[in-house]
Amino acid sequence: MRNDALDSGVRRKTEKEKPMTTLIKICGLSTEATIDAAAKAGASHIGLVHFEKSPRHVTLEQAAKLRVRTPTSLKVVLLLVNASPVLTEQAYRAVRPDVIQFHGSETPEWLALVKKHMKVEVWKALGLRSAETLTNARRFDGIADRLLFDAPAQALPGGNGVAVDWSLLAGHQHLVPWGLAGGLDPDNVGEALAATHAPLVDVSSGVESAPGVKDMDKMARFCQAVADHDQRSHQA
Ligand SMILES: O=C(O)c1ccccc1NCC(=O)[C@H](O)[C@H](O)COP(=O)(O)O
Repeated sequence: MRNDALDSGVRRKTEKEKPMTTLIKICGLSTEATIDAAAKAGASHIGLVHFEKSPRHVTLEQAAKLRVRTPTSLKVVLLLVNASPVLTEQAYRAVRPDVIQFHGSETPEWLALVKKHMKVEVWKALGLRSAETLTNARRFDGIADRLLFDAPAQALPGGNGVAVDWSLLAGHQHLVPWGLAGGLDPDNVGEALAATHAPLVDVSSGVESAPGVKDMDKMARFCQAVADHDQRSHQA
């Protein structure tokens, strides 16, 4: 079982501080069995996608049922894409997630309103195209609890299995907690972490056997690869 991590968003390691463990979000889960497998593998977060065009879409009723039986070791992230204010509130009240991840063109002002009225952690996913994306991301500083740098929207806004250019993040001075997503899998996540030192990694396609079908063995291998990276970096 992986330890919980204190996530500051900026990697720190001193003798006094417990070495950080990388947080892991497995996204697009839709069954009790795969949620239990994610917990067993050592994930820290699971994502429930409420977006009808996605092969991972769950209704609010399904998400609510999954939420109440999710192991307490996992935080539940509800994925929304440009949801209306009415749907956003309806979804929050139905599911009561720990986090709402906004994966469309939502504004800092909208996230601030949601935070204020729903007392929920808010994440903003951003398509990482160039260094300019990182500059533009500053507008969410002080508002988003976490920025998730993902591949730019393709057929779907997210969950496309497309990697970002990790070199864009190398050495970047992150001022808020952040995470890396996009095309990660058990075989490349160690390299991605070595290149970016992301405090959280997020995966969907890379741990599936088919779109929307999570593979428990791939989930376990993904989490083990992250643990192996953390072990190597603690020994360095
Ligand atoms: O996963 C989806 O189907 C999805 C659909 C619409 C908006 C967001 C979606 N996923 C959001 C995520 O956080 C994914 O984990 C992230 O985009 C990485 O996906 P992948 O490249 O497949 O690992």
